[in-house]
Amino acid sequence: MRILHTMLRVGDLDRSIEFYTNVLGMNLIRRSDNEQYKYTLAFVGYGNEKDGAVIELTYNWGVSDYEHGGAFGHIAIETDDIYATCDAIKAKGGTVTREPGPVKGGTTVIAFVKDPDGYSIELINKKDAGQGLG
Ligand SMILES: C[C@@H](O)C(=O)SC[C@H](NC(=O)CC[C@H](N)C(=O)O)C(=O)NCC(=O)O
Ligand code: NI
Repeated sequence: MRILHTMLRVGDLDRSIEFYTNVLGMNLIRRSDNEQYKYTLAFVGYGNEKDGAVIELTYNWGVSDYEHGGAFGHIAIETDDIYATCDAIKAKGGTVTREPGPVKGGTTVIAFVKDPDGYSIELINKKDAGQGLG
């Protein structure tokens, strides 16, 4: 077994696709409408679904926002250079909510970015990925 995707309900699919592709550098892998149940799916990621986990953006037609509650944490993305990546995200209008630096209580360098719906995306430097707090 393996992790295939994480599904996020979004309020504006084109806004989210723009963010995940143009700001975070992902590819739009596939998009599909479900006319009967009135929703559209868009799969985004850095490779295809056979190579690794992706994000399934789900738009329920006519639903523009959701209660996020306090339980969801984040999706983590590995990056070769977290400082340059955060600069690039800001230059493209993205919101870095936690600047790069060692995780509290550890040495792994992390940062946080908010997506257009307010979901948190964690960035982890490649050299630290898989090291936990380091
Ligand atoms: C393609 C696969 O990865 C899916 O997740 S589609 C599953 C399907 N999704 C939806 O219905 C999304 C819209 C829904 N209103 C929502 O917000 O979750 C699903 O959950 N189907 C239910 C079923 O029993 O088939
Ligand atoms: Ni799914």
